[in-house]
Amino acid sequence: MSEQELKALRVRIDSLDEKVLELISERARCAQEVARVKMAELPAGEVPVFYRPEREAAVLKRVMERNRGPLSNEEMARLFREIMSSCLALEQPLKVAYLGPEGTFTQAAALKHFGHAVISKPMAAIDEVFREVAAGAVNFGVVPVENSTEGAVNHTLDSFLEHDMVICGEVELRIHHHLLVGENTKTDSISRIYSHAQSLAQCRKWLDAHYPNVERVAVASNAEAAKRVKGEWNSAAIAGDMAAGLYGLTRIAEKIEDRPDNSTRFLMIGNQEVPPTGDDKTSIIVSMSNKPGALHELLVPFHENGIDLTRIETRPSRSGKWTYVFFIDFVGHHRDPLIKAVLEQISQEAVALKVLGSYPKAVL
Ligand SMILES: O=C(O)C(=O)C[C@]1(C(=O)O)C=C[C@@H](O)C=C1
Repeated sequence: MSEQELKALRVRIDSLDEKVLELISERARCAQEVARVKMAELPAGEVPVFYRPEREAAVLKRVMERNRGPLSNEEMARLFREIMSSCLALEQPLKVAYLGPEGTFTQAAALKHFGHAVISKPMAAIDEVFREVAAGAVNFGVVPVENSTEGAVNHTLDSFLEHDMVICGEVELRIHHHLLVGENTKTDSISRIYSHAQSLAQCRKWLDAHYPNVERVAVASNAEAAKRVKGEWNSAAIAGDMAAGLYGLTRIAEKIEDRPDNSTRFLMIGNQEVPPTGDDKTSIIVSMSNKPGALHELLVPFHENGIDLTRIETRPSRSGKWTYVFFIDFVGHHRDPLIKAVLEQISQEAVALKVLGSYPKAVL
């Protein structure tokens, strides 16, 4: 390509950028107008709801449907995700608590779902994320709920029993783990590997094969593992890209998770109900009495009505009321007439039934 051609193309890009810039600014001004309308419509004493997950899901889906390339649908949606995040920040800067410290996969999930224009607040434990949301210190919280290799995150399920929370979104993240060292680490004398217990479990076979005699130390999070390694010469950490970048660590082995499809699902929790989008999921907690066939009785109405169950977990109850507790996710919204009827049928047999929330299926 000649210098001349390159110059001409860059002139074209500059002129397109100007148009893109003007269009993004126009869109942002529109979002400011939306905020004005939302506030004007409000009955006295009510707080405006600026964040609308159902609308965001619709915008992203539309972008993906209309995209004609060459950028992939995911890439295009990611760009629009960020534009919407910035537009929303003009209406109301969202505060989001997540399971920290900085650099965790949960932070990555929060940014994937809400975009980067949020004020994110790392919390030391899952329960603290719930408490922060309950106290109204933040608008939303982000917590991990299940991993494709390791199963349920029990702390999260148990926290739902203790707090009244509404699930308003989900996001799935591919989890890639790396073996990381600091600049002072002597890589041939590693005697300790730090990581979160779930991550150590997700890399168990790899560790057995490559570091069979090295002590595995479970710490509160992968980011915490990365932080520790920074100052030590004989240890390594298992963590992801964000933690590696944040603590300036070097990858000595990449993608060491035993299963290549290793992924984690995260939930967005708050106190805002999300209207139906036509492509939703619902999470409920049900407790049944301790008698034979209770689980069967619970599942029959779903089966008979052709409702797609996506997950079921059991947890020991925490109080007398919750004898046996089942966490169930299924396709549909609790306001759909069919789902409503099924939930009514179940509640006749159940000791207790609580809808944790209906929310759009993850788009990104
Ligand atoms: O449509 C709205 O209600 C808006 O506030 C606009 C907008 C957007 O930028 O498209 C911004 C934030 C909401 O979460 C959803 C959409």
